[in-house]
Amino acid sequence: MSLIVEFETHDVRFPTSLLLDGSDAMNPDPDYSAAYVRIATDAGDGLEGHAFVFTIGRGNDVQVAAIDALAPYLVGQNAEEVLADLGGMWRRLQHDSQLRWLGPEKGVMHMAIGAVVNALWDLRAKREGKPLWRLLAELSPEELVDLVDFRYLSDALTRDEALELLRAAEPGRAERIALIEADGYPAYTTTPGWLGYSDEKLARLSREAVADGFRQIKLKVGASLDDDLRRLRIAREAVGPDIRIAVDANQRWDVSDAIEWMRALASFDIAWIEEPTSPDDVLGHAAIARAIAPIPVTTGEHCANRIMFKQFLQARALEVLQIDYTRVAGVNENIAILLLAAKFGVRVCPHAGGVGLCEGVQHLAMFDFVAVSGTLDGRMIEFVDHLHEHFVTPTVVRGGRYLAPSAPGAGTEMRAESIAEYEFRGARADA
Ligand SMILES: C[C@H](O)[C@@H](O)CC(=O)C(=O)O
Repeated sequence: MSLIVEFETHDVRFPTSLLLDGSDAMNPDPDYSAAYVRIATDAGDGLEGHAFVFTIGRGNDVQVAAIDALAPYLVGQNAEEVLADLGGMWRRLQHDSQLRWLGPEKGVMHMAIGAVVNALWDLRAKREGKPLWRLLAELSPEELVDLVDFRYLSDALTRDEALELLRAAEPGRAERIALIEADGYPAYTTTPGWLGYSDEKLARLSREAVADGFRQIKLKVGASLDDDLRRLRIAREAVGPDIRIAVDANQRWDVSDAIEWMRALASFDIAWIEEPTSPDDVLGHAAIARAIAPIPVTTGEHCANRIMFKQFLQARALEVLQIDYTRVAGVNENIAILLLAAKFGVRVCPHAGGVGLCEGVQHLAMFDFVAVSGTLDGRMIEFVDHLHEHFVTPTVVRGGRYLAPSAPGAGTEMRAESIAEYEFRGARADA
Protein backbone atom coordinates (compact mmCIF):
# COMPACT_ATOMS: atom_id res chain seq x y z
CA MET A 1 0.00 0.00 0.00
CA SER A 2 1.22 3.56 -0.67
CA LEU A 3 0.05 7.03 0.33
CA ILE A 4 -0.20 10.25 -1.64
CA VAL A 5 2.47 12.33 0.09
CA GLU A 6 3.39 15.12 -2.34
CA PHE A 7 1.07 17.70 -3.90
CA GLU A 8 3.09 20.44 -5.61
CA THR A 9 1.88 23.29 -7.85
CA HIS A 10 3.65 25.68 -10.21
CA ASP A 11 2.66 28.92 -11.97
CA VAL A 12 4.28 28.39 -15.38
CA ARG A 13 4.02 31.15 -18.03
CA PHE A 14 5.41 31.19 -21.59
CA PRO A 15 5.73 34.77 -22.89
CA THR A 16 3.84 35.58 -26.06
CA SER A 17 7.10 36.41 -27.82
CA LEU A 18 7.66 32.66 -27.94
CA LEU A 19 4.47 32.15 -29.81
CA LEU A 20 2.95 34.44 -32.35
CA ASP A 21 2.21 38.00 -33.38
CA GLY A 22 -1.17 38.25 -31.72
CA SER A 23 -3.56 35.36 -31.32
CA ASP A 24 -7.29 35.87 -31.87
CA ALA A 25 -10.04 38.49 -31.83
CA MET A 26 -10.56 38.20 -28.07
CA ASN A 27 -7.07 37.28 -26.87
CA PRO A 28 -4.79 39.61 -28.81
CA ASP A 29 -1.64 39.05 -26.83
CA PRO A 30 -1.79 36.04 -24.50
CA ASP A 31 0.96 34.56 -22.42
CA TYR A 32 0.31 30.82 -22.65
CA SER A 33 0.33 29.53 -19.11
CA ALA A 34 -0.09 26.34 -17.14
CA ALA A 35 -1.41 26.10 -13.60
CA TYR A 36 0.57 22.95 -12.98
CA VAL A 37 0.20 20.17 -10.41
CA ARG A 38 2.50 17.27 -9.52
CA ILE A 39 1.26 14.41 -7.31
CA ALA A 40 3.60 11.78 -5.85
CA THR A 41 3.26 8.80 -3.50
CA ASP A 42 5.62 7.03 -1.09
CA ALA A 43 5.56 3.87 -3.26
CA GLY A 44 9.23 4.40 -4.09
CA ASP A 45 8.62 3.61 -7.78
CA GLY A 46 9.52 7.11 -8.94
CA LEU A 47 6.17 7.45 -10.71
CA GLU A 48 4.28 10.76 -10.43
CA GLY A 49 1.09 12.26 -11.80
CA HIS A 50 1.43 15.54 -13.72
CA ALA A 51 -1.30 17.76 -15.18
CA PHE A 52 -2.30 21.41 -15.52
CA VAL A 53 -5.00 23.88 -16.43
CA PHE A 54 -4.26 25.92 -19.58
CA THR A 55 -4.77 29.63 -18.96
CA ILE A 56 -3.56 32.72 -20.83
CA GLY A 57 -1.46 34.56 -18.34
CA ARG A 58 -2.50 36.89 -15.60
CA GLY A 59 -5.13 34.67 -14.01
CA ASN A 60 -2.78 31.73 -13.68
CA ASP A 61 -1.96 32.50 -10.03
CA VAL A 62 -5.66 32.34 -9.19
CA GLN A 63 -5.93 28.98 -10.93
CA VAL A 64 -2.89 27.67 -9.05
CA ALA A 65 -4.45 28.77 -5.75
CA ALA A 66 -7.63 26.85 -6.61
CA ILE A 67 -5.58 23.70 -7.23
CA ASP A 68 -3.67 24.21 -3.98
CA ALA A 69 -7.01 24.26 -2.13
CA LEU A 70 -7.53 20.61 -3.13
CA ALA A 71 -4.36 19.30 -1.50
CA PRO A 72 -6.15 18.29 1.75
CA TYR A 73 -8.47 16.01 -0.26
CA LEU A 74 -5.49 14.09 -1.66
CA VAL A 75 -2.51 14.14 0.73
CA GLY A 76 -2.52 11.15 3.07
CA GLN A 77 -5.02 9.20 0.96
CA ASN A 78 -4.38 5.55 0.06
CA ALA A 79 -3.01 5.85 -3.51
CA GLU A 80 -4.14 2.40 -4.65
CA GLU A 81 -7.69 3.01 -3.45
CA VAL A 82 -7.83 6.44 -5.10
CA LEU A 83 -6.45 5.21 -8.43
CA ALA A 84 -8.73 2.18 -8.44
CA ASP A 85 -11.81 4.39 -8.06
CA LEU A 86 -11.21 7.59 -10.00
CA GLY A 87 -14.94 7.91 -10.57
CA GLY A 88 -15.42 8.02 -6.83
CA MET A 89 -12.64 10.59 -6.39
CA TRP A 90 -14.14 12.80 -9.12
CA ARG A 91 -17.59 12.63 -7.58
CA ARG A 92 -16.20 13.28 -4.09
CA LEU A 93 -14.53 16.50 -5.24
CA GLN A 94 -17.40 17.56 -7.49
CA HIS A 95 -20.15 16.93 -4.91
CA ASP A 96 -18.30 18.69 -2.08
CA SER A 97 -20.74 21.39 -0.97
CA GLN A 98 -18.04 23.93 -0.16
CA LEU A 99 -16.25 23.49 -3.50
CA ARG A 100 -19.60 23.60 -5.31
CA TRP A 101 -20.20 27.04 -3.84
CA LEU A 102 -17.40 28.27 -6.10
CA GLY A 103 -19.30 26.86 -9.08
CA PRO A 104 -21.19 24.68 -9.18
CA GLU A 105 -19.18 22.75 -11.67
CA LYS A 106 -17.72 25.71 -13.55
CA GLY A 107 -14.79 28.13 -13.37
CA VAL A 108 -11.42 27.86 -11.67
CA MET A 109 -12.46 25.38 -8.97
CA HIS A 110 -14.03 23.07 -11.57
CA MET A 111 -10.88 23.24 -13.68
CA ALA A 112 -8.74 22.73 -10.56
CA ILE A 113 -10.62 19.49 -9.90
CA GLY A 114 -9.94 18.63 -13.54
CA ALA A 115 -6.22 19.13 -13.12
CA VAL A 116 -6.13 16.88 -10.04
CA VAL A 117 -8.25 14.20 -11.73
CA ASN A 118 -6.04 14.36 -14.85
CA ALA A 119 -2.87 14.08 -12.76
CA LEU A 120 -4.28 10.97 -11.08
CA TRP A 121 -5.06 9.46 -14.50
CA ASP A 122 -1.50 10.27 -15.59
CA LEU A 123 -0.18 8.43 -12.51
CA ARG A 124 -2.51 5.45 -13.01
CA ALA A 125 -1.52 5.10 -16.67
CA LYS A 126 2.18 5.22 -15.72
CA ARG A 127 1.63 2.57 -13.06
CA GLU A 128 -0.16 0.35 -15.61
CA GLY A 129 2.58 1.00 -18.17
CA LYS A 130 0.12 2.19 -20.81
CA PRO A 131 -0.61 5.41 -22.71
CA LEU A 132 -3.85 6.82 -21.32
CA TRP A 133 -5.78 6.28 -24.59
CA ARG A 134 -4.96 2.56 -24.46
CA LEU A 135 -5.79 2.25 -20.75
CA LEU A 136 -9.24 3.80 -21.28
CA ALA A 137 -9.89 1.90 -24.53
CA GLU A 138 -9.33 -1.42 -22.76
CA LEU A 139 -11.73 -0.74 -19.86
CA SER A 140 -15.03 -2.64 -20.00
CA PRO A 141 -18.27 -0.75 -20.63
CA GLU A 142 -19.17 -1.34 -16.96
CA GLU A 143 -15.84 0.12 -15.80
CA LEU A 144 -16.30 3.12 -18.09
CA VAL A 145 -19.82 4.00 -16.92
CA ASP A 146 -18.60 3.74 -13.31
CA LEU A 147 -16.28 6.66 -14.12
CA VAL A 148 -19.19 8.93 -15.07
CA ASP A 149 -21.54 10.97 -12.90
CA PHE A 150 -24.89 10.82 -14.73
CA ARG A 151 -26.51 13.35 -12.38
CA TYR A 152 -28.17 16.12 -14.47
CA LEU A 153 -27.72 14.04 -17.69
CA SER A 154 -30.52 11.49 -17.33
CA ASP A 155 -32.99 13.50 -19.45
CA ALA A 156 -30.54 13.03 -22.36
CA LEU A 157 -28.35 10.05 -21.46
CA THR A 158 -28.93 7.39 -18.81
CA ARG A 159 -26.37 4.96 -17.44
CA ASP A 160 -28.15 2.13 -19.28
CA GLU A 161 -28.08 4.03 -22.57
CA ALA A 162 -24.36 4.68 -22.07
CA LEU A 163 -23.80 0.99 -21.38
CA GLU A 164 -25.69 0.11 -24.55
CA LEU A 165 -23.58 2.55 -26.59
CA LEU A 166 -20.33 1.17 -25.21
CA ARG A 167 -21.34 -2.48 -25.58
CA ALA A 168 -22.36 -1.83 -29.20
CA ALA A 169 -18.88 -0.42 -29.83
CA GLU A 170 -17.03 -3.35 -28.19
CA PRO A 171 -16.77 -5.47 -31.35
CA GLY A 172 -13.84 -4.20 -33.44
CA ARG A 173 -11.96 -2.57 -30.57
CA ALA A 174 -8.83 -4.63 -31.29
CA GLU A 175 -8.94 -3.70 -34.98
CA ARG A 176 -9.40 -0.02 -34.17
CA ILE A 177 -6.48 -0.09 -31.72
CA ALA A 178 -4.34 -1.58 -34.47
CA LEU A 179 -5.57 1.09 -36.90
CA ILE A 180 -4.71 3.93 -34.54
CA GLU A 181 -1.28 2.47 -33.87
CA ALA A 182 -0.66 2.03 -37.60
CA ASP A 183 -2.19 5.21 -39.04
CA GLY A 184 -2.60 7.64 -36.15
CA TYR A 185 -5.48 10.10 -35.88
CA PRO A 186 -6.38 12.93 -38.31
CA ALA A 187 -5.30 16.47 -37.42
CA TYR A 188 -6.02 19.95 -38.70
CA THR A 189 -3.81 22.96 -38.10
CA THR A 190 -4.39 26.50 -36.84
CA THR A 191 -0.75 27.38 -37.48
CA PRO A 192 -1.43 29.62 -40.52
CA GLY A 193 -4.47 31.33 -39.07
CA TRP A 194 -3.44 33.67 -36.25
CA LEU A 195 -4.70 37.23 -36.59
CA GLY A 196 -1.35 38.99 -36.21
CA TYR A 197 0.30 37.37 -39.24
CA SER A 198 1.13 39.24 -42.45
CA ASP A 199 -0.62 38.22 -45.67
CA GLU A 200 2.68 36.73 -46.89
CA LYS A 201 3.06 34.65 -43.72
CA LEU A 202 -0.56 33.47 -43.95
CA ALA A 203 -0.08 32.36 -47.57
CA ARG A 204 3.27 30.67 -46.86
CA LEU A 205 2.04 28.80 -43.78
CA SER A 206 -1.11 27.74 -45.61
CA ARG A 207 0.91 26.23 -48.44
CA GLU A 208 3.25 24.57 -45.94
CA ALA A 209 0.28 23.06 -44.09
CA VAL A 210 -0.94 21.40 -47.29
CA ALA A 211 2.59 20.20 -48.07
CA ASP A 212 2.73 18.72 -44.54
CA GLY A 213 -0.37 16.65 -45.25
CA PHE A 214 -3.07 18.63 -43.45
CA ARG A 215 -6.47 18.49 -45.15
CA GLN A 216 -7.90 21.38 -43.09
CA ILE A 217 -6.59 24.70 -41.77
CA LYS A 218 -8.28 27.15 -39.39
CA LEU A 219 -8.25 30.95 -39.55
CA LYS A 220 -9.03 33.30 -36.69
CA VAL A 221 -11.71 35.87 -37.71
CA GLY A 222 -13.82 38.61 -36.17
CA ALA A 223 -11.55 41.64 -35.88
CA SER A 224 -12.35 43.23 -39.28
CA LEU A 225 -14.68 41.91 -41.99
CA ASP A 226 -12.58 43.44 -44.77
CA ASP A 227 -9.45 41.78 -43.35
CA ASP A 228 -11.28 38.47 -43.03
CA LEU A 229 -12.46 38.60 -46.64
CA ARG A 230 -8.92 39.41 -47.80
CA ARG A 231 -7.32 36.74 -45.63
CA LEU A 232 -9.80 34.08 -46.72
CA ARG A 233 -9.13 34.94 -50.38
CA ILE A 234 -5.40 34.54 -49.73
CA ALA A 235 -5.85 31.27 -47.84
CA ARG A 236 -8.26 29.80 -50.38
CA GLU A 237 -5.87 30.73 -53.19
CA ALA A 238 -2.96 29.17 -51.28
CA VAL A 239 -4.61 25.84 -50.39
CA GLY A 240 -6.86 25.33 -53.40
CA PRO A 241 -10.50 24.17 -53.54
CA ASP A 242 -10.13 20.75 -51.92
CA ILE A 243 -8.61 21.72 -48.57
CA ARG A 244 -11.11 22.64 -45.88
CA ILE A 245 -10.92 26.05 -44.20
CA ALA A 246 -12.56 26.50 -40.78
CA VAL A 247 -12.88 29.88 -39.09
CA ASP A 248 -12.86 30.77 -35.38
CA ALA A 249 -14.32 33.98 -33.88
CA ASN A 250 -13.42 33.25 -30.23
CA GLN A 251 -16.79 34.49 -28.91
CA ARG A 252 -16.41 37.88 -30.62
CA TRP A 253 -19.92 38.44 -32.00
CA ASP A 254 -23.49 38.95 -30.88
CA VAL A 255 -25.95 36.61 -32.58
CA SER A 256 -27.01 38.98 -35.37
CA ASP A 257 -23.42 40.03 -36.07
CA ALA A 258 -22.38 36.39 -36.33
CA ILE A 259 -25.12 35.65 -38.83
CA GLU A 260 -24.32 38.73 -40.95
CA TRP A 261 -20.55 38.15 -40.83
CA MET A 262 -20.77 34.46 -41.69
CA ARG A 263 -23.13 35.12 -44.59
CA ALA A 264 -20.41 37.43 -45.94
CA LEU A 265 -17.81 34.66 -45.65
CA ALA A 266 -20.03 31.81 -46.92
CA SER A 267 -18.68 31.88 -50.49
CA PHE A 268 -15.31 30.55 -49.25
CA ASP A 269 -16.77 27.08 -48.52
CA ILE A 270 -16.31 27.34 -44.73
CA ALA A 271 -15.74 24.02 -42.93
CA TRP A 272 -17.17 25.38 -39.64
CA ILE A 273 -17.54 28.56 -37.62
CA GLU A 274 -16.12 28.11 -34.13
CA GLU A 275 -17.23 30.06 -31.04
CA PRO A 276 -19.36 32.55 -32.99
CA THR A 277 -20.79 34.02 -29.76
CA SER A 278 -20.75 33.58 -25.98
CA PRO A 279 -19.99 29.98 -24.91
CA ASP A 280 -22.91 30.29 -22.45
CA ASP A 281 -25.46 31.19 -25.15
CA VAL A 282 -26.97 27.86 -26.18
CA LEU A 283 -30.02 29.39 -27.84
CA GLY A 284 -27.81 31.96 -29.59
CA HIS A 285 -25.73 29.19 -31.13
CA ALA A 286 -28.94 27.42 -32.19
CA ALA A 287 -30.22 30.60 -33.88
CA ILE A 288 -26.90 31.10 -35.68
CA ALA A 289 -26.84 27.45 -36.78
CA ARG A 290 -30.34 27.73 -38.25
CA ALA A 291 -29.56 31.03 -39.98
CA ILE A 292 -26.25 30.09 -41.62
CA ALA A 293 -26.91 26.41 -42.46
CA PRO A 294 -25.24 24.46 -44.01
CA ILE A 295 -22.13 26.04 -42.45
CA PRO A 296 -21.59 23.93 -39.30
CA VAL A 297 -21.43 25.73 -35.94
CA THR A 298 -19.04 24.44 -33.31
CA THR A 299 -17.96 25.28 -29.78
CA GLY A 300 -16.53 23.66 -26.67
CA GLU A 301 -13.20 25.09 -25.59
CA HIS A 302 -14.96 27.36 -23.06
CA CYS A 303 -17.97 25.13 -22.43
CA ALA A 304 -18.09 24.87 -18.63
CA ASN A 305 -19.34 21.34 -18.08
CA ARG A 306 -21.21 18.27 -19.32
CA ILE A 307 -24.57 19.91 -18.55
CA MET A 308 -23.87 22.77 -20.94
CA PHE A 309 -22.79 20.32 -23.63
CA LYS A 310 -26.03 18.40 -23.04
CA GLN A 311 -28.05 21.55 -23.73
CA PHE A 312 -26.04 22.43 -26.86
CA LEU A 313 -26.80 18.96 -28.17
CA GLN A 314 -30.48 18.98 -27.17
CA ALA A 315 -30.94 22.39 -28.84
CA ARG A 316 -29.07 21.26 -31.98
CA ALA A 317 -26.92 24.32 -31.34
CA LEU A 318 -23.71 22.74 -32.65
CA GLU A 319 -22.86 20.27 -35.37
CA VAL A 320 -19.26 19.73 -34.25
CA LEU A 321 -18.40 19.35 -30.56
CA GLN A 322 -15.01 20.50 -29.33
CA ILE A 323 -13.90 18.94 -26.07
CA ASP A 324 -10.99 20.57 -24.28
CA TYR A 325 -8.56 18.66 -22.04
CA THR A 326 -8.45 21.15 -19.14
CA ARG A 327 -11.67 23.19 -19.34
CA VAL A 328 -13.90 20.67 -17.52
CA ALA A 329 -13.34 18.41 -14.49
CA GLY A 330 -10.94 16.03 -16.14
CA VAL A 331 -10.99 12.74 -18.00
CA ASN A 332 -14.13 11.48 -16.27
CA GLU A 333 -16.26 14.45 -17.33
CA ASN A 334 -14.84 14.34 -20.83
CA ILE A 335 -15.89 10.68 -21.07
CA ALA A 336 -19.43 11.81 -20.18
CA ILE A 337 -19.24 14.45 -22.92
CA LEU A 338 -17.99 11.92 -25.50
CA LEU A 339 -20.90 9.63 -24.58
CA LEU A 340 -23.35 12.52 -25.02
CA ALA A 341 -21.87 13.31 -28.45
CA ALA A 342 -22.18 9.65 -29.46
CA LYS A 343 -25.78 9.53 -28.24
CA PHE A 344 -26.66 12.58 -30.40
CA GLY A 345 -24.54 11.44 -33.37
CA VAL A 346 -22.41 14.61 -33.31
CA ARG A 347 -18.79 14.47 -34.43
CA VAL A 348 -16.06 15.48 -31.99
CA CYS A 349 -13.09 17.61 -33.10
CA PRO A 350 -11.14 18.42 -29.93
CA HIS A 351 -9.78 21.90 -29.19
CA ALA A 352 -6.03 22.02 -28.64
CA GLY A 353 -4.92 25.64 -29.10
CA GLY A 354 -2.87 26.15 -25.99
CA VAL A 355 0.15 24.82 -24.15
CA GLY A 356 -0.01 21.06 -23.62
CA LEU A 357 -3.55 20.63 -24.93
CA CYS A 358 -2.41 18.61 -27.97
CA GLU A 359 -0.46 16.31 -25.67
CA GLY A 360 -3.49 15.62 -23.47
CA VAL A 361 -6.53 15.63 -25.69
CA GLN A 362 -5.12 13.23 -28.30
CA HIS A 363 -5.64 10.45 -25.75
CA LEU A 364 -9.36 11.23 -25.44
CA ALA A 365 -9.90 11.35 -29.20
CA MET A 366 -8.16 8.00 -29.73
CA PHE A 367 -10.11 6.46 -26.86
CA ASP A 368 -13.33 7.77 -28.39
CA PHE A 369 -12.51 6.16 -31.74
CA VAL A 370 -11.69 2.78 -30.21
CA ALA A 371 -14.37 2.45 -27.55
CA VAL A 372 -17.16 5.04 -27.97
CA SER A 373 -17.94 6.36 -31.47
CA GLY A 374 -15.94 3.80 -33.43
CA THR A 375 -15.53 6.22 -36.30
CA LEU A 376 -13.11 8.80 -37.70
CA ASP A 377 -15.67 10.27 -40.11
CA GLY A 378 -15.23 14.05 -40.17
CA ARG A 379 -13.17 13.92 -36.99
CA MET A 380 -9.85 15.60 -36.44
CA ILE A 381 -7.81 16.98 -33.55
CA GLU A 382 -6.59 20.56 -33.68
CA PHE A 383 -2.81 20.98 -33.91
CA VAL A 384 -0.87 24.13 -33.02
CA ASP A 385 2.87 24.07 -33.45
CA HIS A 386 4.22 25.66 -30.32
CA LEU A 387 5.64 24.71 -26.91
CA HIS A 388 5.74 20.95 -27.45
CA GLU A 389 9.44 20.98 -26.60
CA HIS A 390 8.53 21.58 -22.96
CA PHE A 391 6.96 18.15 -22.53
CA VAL A 392 8.62 14.88 -21.57
CA THR A 393 6.65 13.04 -24.29
CA PRO A 394 5.72 15.72 -26.84
CA THR A 395 2.98 15.25 -29.41
CA VAL A 396 4.13 13.88 -32.78
CA VAL A 397 2.15 14.96 -35.85
CA ARG A 398 3.27 13.60 -39.21
CA GLY A 399 1.55 13.76 -42.58
CA GLY A 400 -1.39 15.59 -41.04
CA ARG A 401 -2.00 12.91 -38.41
CA TYR A 402 -1.28 12.50 -34.69
CA LEU A 403 0.88 9.45 -34.11
CA ALA A 404 -0.54 7.26 -31.34
CA PRO A 405 1.37 7.83 -28.08
CA SER A 406 3.12 4.71 -26.81
CA ALA A 407 4.75 6.07 -23.64
CA PRO A 408 2.96 5.28 -20.37
CA GLY A 409 0.92 8.19 -19.02
CA ALA A 410 -1.30 11.02 -20.24
CA GLY A 411 1.45 12.99 -22.00
CA THR A 412 0.92 15.98 -19.70
CA GLU A 413 4.24 15.92 -17.82
CA MET A 414 6.34 19.01 -18.43
CA ARG A 415 10.15 18.85 -18.36
CA ALA A 416 11.49 19.97 -14.97
CA GLU A 417 13.89 22.35 -16.72
CA SER A 418 11.01 24.11 -18.48
CA ILE A 419 9.05 24.50 -15.26
CA ALA A 420 12.14 25.95 -13.56
CA GLU A 421 12.87 28.32 -16.45
CA TYR A 422 9.31 29.59 -16.94
CA GLU A 423 8.03 29.52 -13.35
CA PHE A 424 6.40 32.91 -12.79
CA ARG A 425 7.91 34.63 -9.73
CA GLY A 426 6.84 38.22 -10.30
CA ALA A 427 4.02 40.10 -8.75
CA ARG A 428 0.70 39.68 -10.47
CA ALA A 429 0.72 41.94 -13.54
CA ASP A 430 -1.74 44.86 -13.52
CA ALA A 431 -5.06 43.78 -14.88
C1 LIG B 1 -5.78 32.04 -26.83
C2 LIG B 1 -5.83 30.67 -27.48
O1 LIG B 1 -4.66 30.48 -28.23
C3 LIG B 1 -7.02 30.50 -28.42
O2 LIG B 1 -6.92 31.41 -29.50
C4 LIG B 1 -7.02 29.11 -28.98
C5 LIG B 1 -8.25 28.80 -29.78
O3 LIG B 1 -9.27 29.47 -29.70
C6 LIG B 1 -8.22 27.62 -30.68
O4 LIG B 1 -7.16 26.98 -30.76
O5 LIG B 1 -9.28 27.33 -31.30
